[in-house]
Amino acid sequence: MRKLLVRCEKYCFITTNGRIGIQLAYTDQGQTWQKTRGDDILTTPTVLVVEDDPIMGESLQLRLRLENYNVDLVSDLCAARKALQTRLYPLVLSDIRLPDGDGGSLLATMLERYGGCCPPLVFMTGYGSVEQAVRLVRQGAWDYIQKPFDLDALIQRIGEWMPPGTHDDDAWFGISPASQALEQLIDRIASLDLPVLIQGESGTGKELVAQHIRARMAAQPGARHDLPMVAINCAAIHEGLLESELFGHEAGAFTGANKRHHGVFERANGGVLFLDEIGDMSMPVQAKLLRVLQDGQVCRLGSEKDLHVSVRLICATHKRLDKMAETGAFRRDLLFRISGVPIHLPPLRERADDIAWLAHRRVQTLNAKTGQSKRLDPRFVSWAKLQPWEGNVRELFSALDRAYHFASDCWVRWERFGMPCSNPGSSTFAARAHNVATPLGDYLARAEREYLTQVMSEREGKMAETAEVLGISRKTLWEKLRRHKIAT
Ligand SMILES: Nc1ncnc2c1ncn2[C@@H]1O[C@H](COP(=O)(O)OP(=O)(O)OP(=O)(O)O)[C@@H](O)[C@H]1O
Repeated sequence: MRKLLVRCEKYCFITTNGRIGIQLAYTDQGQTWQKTRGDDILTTPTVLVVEDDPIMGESLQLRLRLENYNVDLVSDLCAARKALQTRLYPLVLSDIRLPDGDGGSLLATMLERYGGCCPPLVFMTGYGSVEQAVRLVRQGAWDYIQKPFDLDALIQRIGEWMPPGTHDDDAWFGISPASQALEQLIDRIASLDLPVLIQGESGTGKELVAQHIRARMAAQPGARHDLPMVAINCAAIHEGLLESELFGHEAGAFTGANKRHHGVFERANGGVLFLDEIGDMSMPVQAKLLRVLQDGQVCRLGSEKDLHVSVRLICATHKRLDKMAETGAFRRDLLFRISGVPIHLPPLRERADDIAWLAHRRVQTLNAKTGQSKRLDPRFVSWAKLQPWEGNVRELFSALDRAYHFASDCWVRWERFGMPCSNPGSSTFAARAHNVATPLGDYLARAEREYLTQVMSEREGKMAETAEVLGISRKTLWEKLRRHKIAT
């Protein structure tokens, strides 16, 4: 065991938002460690630990408490059976050899009690009982961890096996460092009168971010609570009609213009105008938009009267506008004008920490909609972190929705996602690369990434097995995974 706990103290306090908080401090070989938790302590999940070695059991209990879990610690099978009758645990962590039975009996008890909705049962096993643990995993246990294990590693695995705690509920975009930085940035810019340009791959949440900026603006002191936000997708509207949609027209301005039409600038006056897919706007419309932004005046088609408009402009695109500006496909002066605050949304594959959080929130949302209480298979997290998610959060959600509705018991399982990794040899992959005229180097890098992801996923993330299948050393595999930013 790595740490010797010699003293542990616990203090309660009132958090800044008036709820009960807790602080734990323990001294370990002369060094003091502290862990503070706020109001989330009130909804802490309880883990059942079945361990007959008192030192091991107590250190696990202490560490788990420091990590904001409640722990029911029992030392034999009989006590574990009793505990299982009193509550539904989100996780059971058990030694494989117990004084009055073994892991097989515990698994049988749990399967009998819960059937297809058996809570995750993870065995802690010594070298001598690994084979038995593997057999039990085949029979329905979730996983096993080999003793002696590093407590930090165990805590990380528990984070994957269990739904994220409610302390993450303050977040609205994600819990990864990148997402948290984004949330802070949005809080800061809400009060600034600067246009915002949101760039990111399709499905990364650009529109969601625009809606949150509006919500934060509306929450500013003295702001209108019903602050209008008008959104328009520039790629979805025919070039000939886009101008009229943006600036409006008078009756008779062109054939078919039977009555006056107020454009989005007028409709968003005093609020937010969201121009989605601005990278798809033609050069002539770009020129007109620039003039409106410079003058703060809009003129309906067929009219000679300028109208003063004041909007907070938020633009979004999945395209690289800087590259387009270099080739003359996007006006550089317009780019400067719209990018007062540039925001880049990283793709989901680069925000691995967000995947579990988003997935659990989605399952909660679906539960709220359907009145069911399904849970996400904890192994989903390990699987999902290996996927490329080219369609980002939209793709993740649609895969989850499918798995949710197909689940025959209360577990939303990864096997049911039906989203195998793209096969680099498949026509879809080649067609995708061909369609976008990908340079060979990029194509090969992408093929390598997808193949690595596929084999890692098939081998359930086991490095040694993956390296063997690929015919490369573990070191080379490690380097490649790092280069391709594939989470291990
Ligand atoms: N961080 C997030 N949290 C919750 N839902 C998200 C998040 N990011 C994206 N989504 C959801 O994913 C879907 C796609 O998001 P959104 O439309 O905002 O993406 P987008 O980048 O604007 O996509 P596109 O470029 O294709 O228009 C929506 O259902 C949205 O609610």
